[in-house]
Amino acid sequence: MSKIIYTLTDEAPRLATYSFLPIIEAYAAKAGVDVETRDISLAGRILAQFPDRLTAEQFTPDALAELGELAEEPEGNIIKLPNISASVPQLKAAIAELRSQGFDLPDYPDEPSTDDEKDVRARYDRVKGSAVNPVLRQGNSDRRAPASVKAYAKKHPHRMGAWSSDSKTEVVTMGVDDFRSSEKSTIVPSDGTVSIEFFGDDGTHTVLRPSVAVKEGEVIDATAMRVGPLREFLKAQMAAAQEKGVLFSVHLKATMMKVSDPIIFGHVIRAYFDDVFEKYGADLAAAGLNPNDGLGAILSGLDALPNGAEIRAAFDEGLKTGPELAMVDSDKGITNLHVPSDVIVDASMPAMIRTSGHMWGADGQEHDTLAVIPDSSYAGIYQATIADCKANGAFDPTTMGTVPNVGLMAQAAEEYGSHDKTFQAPGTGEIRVLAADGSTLLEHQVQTGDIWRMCQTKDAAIRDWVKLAVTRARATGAPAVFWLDETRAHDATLIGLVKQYLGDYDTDGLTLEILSPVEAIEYSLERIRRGEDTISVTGNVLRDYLTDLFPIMELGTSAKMLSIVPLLNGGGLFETGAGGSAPKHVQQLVNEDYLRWDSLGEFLALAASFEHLAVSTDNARAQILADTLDRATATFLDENKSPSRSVGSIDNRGSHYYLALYWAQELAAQSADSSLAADFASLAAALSDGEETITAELIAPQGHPVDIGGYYRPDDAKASAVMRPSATLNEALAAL
Ligand SMILES: NC(=O)C1=CN([C@@H]2O[C@H](COP(=O)(O)OP(=O)(O)OC[C@H]3O[C@@H](n4cnc5c(N)ncnc54)[C@H](OP(=O)(O)O)[C@@H]3O)[C@@H](O)[C@H]2O)C=CC1
Ligand SMILES: O=C(O)CCC(=O)C(=O)O
Ligand SMILES: [Mg+2]
Repeated sequence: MSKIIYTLTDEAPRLATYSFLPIIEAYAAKAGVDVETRDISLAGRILAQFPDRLTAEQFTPDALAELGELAEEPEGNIIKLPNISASVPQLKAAIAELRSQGFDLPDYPDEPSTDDEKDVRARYDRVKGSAVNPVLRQGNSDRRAPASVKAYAKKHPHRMGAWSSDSKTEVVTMGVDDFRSSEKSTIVPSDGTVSIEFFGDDGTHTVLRPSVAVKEGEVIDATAMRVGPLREFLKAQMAAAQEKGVLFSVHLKATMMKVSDPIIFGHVIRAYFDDVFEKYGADLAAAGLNPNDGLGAILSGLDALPNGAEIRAAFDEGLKTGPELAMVDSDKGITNLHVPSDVIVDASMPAMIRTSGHMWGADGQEHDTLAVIPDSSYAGIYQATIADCKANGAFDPTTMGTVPNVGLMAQAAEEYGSHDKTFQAPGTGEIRVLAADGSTLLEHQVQTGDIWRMCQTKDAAIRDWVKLAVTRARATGAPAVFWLDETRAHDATLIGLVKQYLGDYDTDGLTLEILSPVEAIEYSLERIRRGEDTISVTGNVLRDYLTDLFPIMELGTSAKMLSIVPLLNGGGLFETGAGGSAPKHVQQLVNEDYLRWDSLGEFLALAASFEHLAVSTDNARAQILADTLDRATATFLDENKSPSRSVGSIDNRGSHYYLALYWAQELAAQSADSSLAADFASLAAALSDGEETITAELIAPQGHPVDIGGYYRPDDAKASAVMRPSATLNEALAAL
């Protein structure tokens, strides 16, 4: 049986699916391929946690758990669209919407005390943050811009803001007392378990995590971010931003690093509003208003406090006297500090670099910024890029080379798997990782509140990653650079393993380097300016950062990336693009019935998925679908049928129509399977003859607000009607 699972997710990609999926289903059916959907949206995942509170009709299966199992099966073939990784404010908003739709969900307990509340909180915590990707990503990642996409970008370059050598924009980072500098690393000698325990100087003993399963040969690391020095660092940078007259901005990953980074975000807010917390901190804490959830959440909770108006005035005063903040939405007064998931480092730093090193100020104008990235593990790559832009000007999309990525991601590798092993030190003392025999594997001195975490990286994942790097280097002839720093504990361990595992392959004629992240980016940037390509072979965090940074510079958006995850057990996970769920695109659709989402990532993923299916199930027609879709996508790029930015021209829906047209034409023209060609000949004719009518039907409704029945859980009938306004197109597809 040939089966592809197409995921239903959130926001813009979910909306795009209402339009694109009917096309995929119709075409795939002709090759005997079933396209099934699974709902892994934030709303769907919330509902799946509460079967006991839903009626029989409301029952929602745990599709994510099912797909997690499928990702470990050889026949797994999953197309994964970007989904919301929810911060607490987003989670609460989704809960409120679902309740308004008649689902009897409990409140999110901020401070759970009873057993019942603790149970509810544990269920919500399972859907919080990056809860999807680590489950499905049972393989390493291969993200790149296909040649056709790169050629398109060179022919139709996006706008790049100019850089000036006197830009005051820079990145600042701690360098001491942070995760990078405190890190310790070791290799586990045999299968078993370890525990994480706190030993207080006062003799107290707390088991933080009784048992973590470990495998022979896996790399484990532990590290700590010292909150005292963090606070001093933040205060100093706020003063520096004010003195230099630049915007203060902070770039974290509070979604994926869902335990550590909201705490750091909370420290930024405390440091910024030092006086307010000094005076009213106890009132805020008593009301459950936690800076880790963002300034917005605090401000919206103030009305319930007797002295709320007074506290609000104090926050306003703080904003007036503090350094000017980078804004997310200057019209609405939303700052960088309002919502922990608004500014996410992987996307925010490249967007800034693309915009001349600017962010937006409260005046709605662009300004230079001090970009604060507290941990020094990876901050240096952005500073190096900025230095390069200051010295050499903006990068030129018409001539620049490309930097694809091979990322160590399988089995929740490295920091991205650390959230269930991240703790705030309950006192002053030591946190130790203990082997089952009681011996200490890793240990850190900690002070109250320090953020301590442990990471795991499985040996099988590392071996597969090295193999994938060699495969890609061989396939492309480009140099492959392992971004590893011998002066960092985890990387030093990995360097030893990489050198050993490279010995298993024929590397004759390949250029394989091991460079620190800063050296590696300097090497890659120098080459990219000469038009040369360099494969980046990185850990999980740099995978995330680089697959936004380079695509955004090269292609204008990471939506245009091919993003393949060859699963360790033989299946395939095909991610669409490398970016997010573009919440602002939903606002535009609701306000003016225009969806700017570019589904190119979906087109690329779909072709790769058909190709995988053709090989794994020996389905010749699936191969024809893959090949013709590839050619149709090339035409799509050539004809420049991506959505434009505003009302009056084709948007996401129109782009799907053109893809369907070119794909049907390719299927009709191929000669490998004449009955398939005959099936598609009449569709191709109908779509081509109907071009004027169809595009008119797609454009006519634009320019007015529409109702899709929900943000987190749209109404299928309403959203489908909005996303499929062309009767002519719908009839042609139905007739296939
Ligand atoms: N794989 C996944 O599931 C991922 C999920 N996320 C989640 O997505 C949400 C939003 O994250 P955020 O960091 O704001 O990143 P987004 O990528 O959603 O938004 C940043 C910007 O990228 C551009 N963009 C992204 N995708 C497309 C596309 N297909 N077509 C056109 N433009 C696109 C737009 O920029 P412009 O205006 O410049 O055109 C958009 O405003 C969060 O919940 C986050 O956790 C984030 C990354 C990956
Ligand atoms: O899972 C997430 O929260 C984001 C993932 C992401 O940004 C990426 O994989 O590039
Ligand atoms: Mg990312």
